[in-house]
Amino acid sequence: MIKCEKINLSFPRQVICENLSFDVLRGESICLSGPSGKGKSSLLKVLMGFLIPQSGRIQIDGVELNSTTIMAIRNKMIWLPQNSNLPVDSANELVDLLQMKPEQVESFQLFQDRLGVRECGGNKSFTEISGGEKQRIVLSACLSLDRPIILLDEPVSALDDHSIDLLFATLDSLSNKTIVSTSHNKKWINYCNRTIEL
Ligand SMILES: Nc1ncnc2c1ncn2[C@@H]1O[C@H](COP(=O)(O)OP(=O)(O)OP(=O)(O)O)[C@@H](O)[C@H]1O
Repeated sequence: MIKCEKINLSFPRQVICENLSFDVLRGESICLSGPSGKGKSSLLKVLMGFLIPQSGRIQIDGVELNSTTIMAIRNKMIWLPQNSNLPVDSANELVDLLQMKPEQVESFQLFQDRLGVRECGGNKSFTEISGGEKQRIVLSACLSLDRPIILLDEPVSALDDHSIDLLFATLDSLSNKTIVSTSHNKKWINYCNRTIEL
């Protein structure tokens, strides 16, 4: 379970949240929603420990997020950055970046099949595939790590309805994953159990 208590996060020119508290139960999927620039991506970064709020408390499965626990907590999570922005150019490079074990590589290929992008995998350069194909490849990689908490920043921004349906079927087949996401997509928002308005 994720517990956020009285989070205050500000940048020099913008207050992102004041005393924001919310819980996410194990197995629940929630969507952080709100207008562009409100701070949804920033909150995902707070959960990953990439951004430190000015005050507030975050607990993951009862363990407080701090400099001592951060690595153990990060190992429970996988984060899909917005626009699948990663310093890699192919599925194989993602395998290296994420230091996938052989069974995870196998699972990566399986998820590529399920999301309809197996032919975009391997050494094929990301410059030769579409934005939606790349998004599905990166989503496949995220799911293959089999972490209990999945943070998805705009996971369907480049996907058409059919690809979104394939993703829903794939996520439905996974048990007990906790998903914290951001999206402006109505289909995705409706799929989530709950939205948290920023
Ligand atoms: N490191 C930073 N330093 C200063 N300001 C930042 C930083 N990161 C983000 N911001 C600002 O914080 C605000 C929130 O950004 P964020 O990306 O979290 O919004 P968002 O709700 O995810 O937006 P979108 O829906 O457009 O993706 C923006 O105004 C952004 O310019």
